[in-house]
Amino acid sequence: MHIDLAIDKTLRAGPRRFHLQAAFTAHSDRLVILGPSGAGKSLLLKTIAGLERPDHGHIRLAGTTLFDSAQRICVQPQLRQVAYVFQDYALFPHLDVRQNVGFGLTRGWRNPRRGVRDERIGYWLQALGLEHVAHQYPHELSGGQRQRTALARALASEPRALLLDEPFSALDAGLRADMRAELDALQRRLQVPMILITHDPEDARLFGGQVLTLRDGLVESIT
Ligand SMILES: Nc1ncnc2c1ncn2[C@@H]1O[C@H](COP(=O)(O)OP(=O)(O)OP(=O)(O)O)[C@@H](O)[C@H]1O
Repeated sequence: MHIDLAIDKTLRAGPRRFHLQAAFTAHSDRLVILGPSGAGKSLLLKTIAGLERPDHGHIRLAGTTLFDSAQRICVQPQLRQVAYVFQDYALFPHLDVRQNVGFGLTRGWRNPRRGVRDERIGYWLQALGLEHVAHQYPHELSGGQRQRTALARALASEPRALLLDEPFSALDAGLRADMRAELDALQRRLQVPMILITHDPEDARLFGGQVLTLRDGLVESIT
């Protein structure tokens, strides 16, 4: 997946100011955004998803312009066909696993019914090994199951890219290694481009692909 991005974005909170000034091109189906806490990693990922709007610049993904201040283009998040998996997974607590995954298929904000039948839900439950917990609620799941539910929900929307904000941060060391391997296998199997945030160089090394290093809102390197 080709990504061409050059953006500026300033955030202000009282007297504090944070300036993200990022420009890079990448072509891998696996891009890791690496950097210390506060480097601007989430902000960068959110601008790609359309959850934050840059002040200036452009973002092009696989040949499609998602944002271009000069051309006054800013595609709405729901039309970008990118799925964003939040650090805390942001599952709906009042929906069971099946309904959470079904939410990825629905347009608009209506909750899927509890017994909703859609073979695509079954497909994603099976693909992520969630069939046996399909009727459990998020608080009844392990960390790994929660993450798989979030991934299934994201993938059900058939995005052209999956954006993952610190997918391993909530997991303990053992599970972290398992989930790295699972994500690796999932990417290979589905060939879905992934952009993944981490502050752990080990994640970047093991996940492979290109690595973009951010520091203080600036691109330090891309390899
Ligand atoms: N709404 C906001 N207003 C002002 N500053 C903000 C706002 N949101 C984030 N920031 C600041 O922007 C900077 C970048 O935040 P961001 O969440 O992108 O960092 P990060 O690299 O993802 O960090 P972490 O690894 O800790 O999640 C931080 O210094 C943060 O304090």
